[in-house]
Amino acid sequence: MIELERLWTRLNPLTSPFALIDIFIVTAFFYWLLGIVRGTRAVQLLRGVGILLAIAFLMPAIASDRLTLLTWLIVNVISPALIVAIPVLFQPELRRALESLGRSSDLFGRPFGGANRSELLETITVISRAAAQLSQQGVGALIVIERRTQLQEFADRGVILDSRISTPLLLNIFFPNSPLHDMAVIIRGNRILAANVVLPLSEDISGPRRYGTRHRAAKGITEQTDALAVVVSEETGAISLVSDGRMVSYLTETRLRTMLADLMQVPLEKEAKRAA
Ligand SMILES: Nc1ncnc2c1ncn2[C@@H]1O[C@H](COP(=O)(O)OP(=O)(O)OP(=O)(O)O)[C@@H](O)[C@H]1O
Repeated sequence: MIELERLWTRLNPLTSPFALIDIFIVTAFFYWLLGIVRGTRAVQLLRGVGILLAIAFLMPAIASDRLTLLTWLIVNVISPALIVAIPVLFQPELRRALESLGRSSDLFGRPFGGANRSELLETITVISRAAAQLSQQGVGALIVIERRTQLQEFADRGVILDSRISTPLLLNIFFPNSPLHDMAVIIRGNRILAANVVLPLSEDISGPRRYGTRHRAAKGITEQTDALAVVVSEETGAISLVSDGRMVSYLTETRLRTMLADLMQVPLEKEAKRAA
């Protein structure tokens, strides 16, 4: 009872206003951390680590005098091994977390190169149409849309185009054997910033099927930056949209358009009203 009273005194916002701020910061931290691992293979790893930690924590309390050897093994071998293993197992997630922290300055930048709504609507329509046509023709493609994080360093590794976006131009770029068909295209606002861009590959190869390098590159750039990536599979014709390293596949042109509009916060109803 005394313990409870002491806890209440420590948490009471009137006696200790910093307790609320403390709880808020810790909650926000775990929310941000869970957002980073959500939908990745780290969730399964976290579950496994959680189970081992629970056993390591409970074992000495429950059965230390009966199962001495097992308790010794857990306390002296498994627990220290976990401390070493966690940074290795969660290396991609830790890296993403630190990178996203380092990118917090992007919060104040203008997304999509400062493009306005009608320019973004044009981009969404053109990319969705091009993806559908490429899918029908069985042509592979990777289109990356810049948001707040500048992709200039990646674009500079490719061929700078800085051309107004259009469906024929995208089809032309990805046309097999054309000089720029390989690798990825980067879009900034309603312009094709660069083609033939090499992107970082994701380490995460889990998923419904084994991903090849095109899909891993799409995951890679969206894990390391806030960009969106549209992939057309040469093998299956499937259209996928990747955001934050999470991939949604088998999209139709309409579905891709709606999802892009949603993620880019461009309302589609306005356009429908104007057309009516
Ligand atoms: N680092 C990279 N960045 C951008 N694009 C890449 C990268 N590596 C490979 N690619 C593209 O991926 C193509 C190879 O795709 P691959 O077949 O390995 O992947 P996939 O995910 O199975 O795609 P698909 O379903 O289209 O076959 C290459 O021709 C190249 O255009």
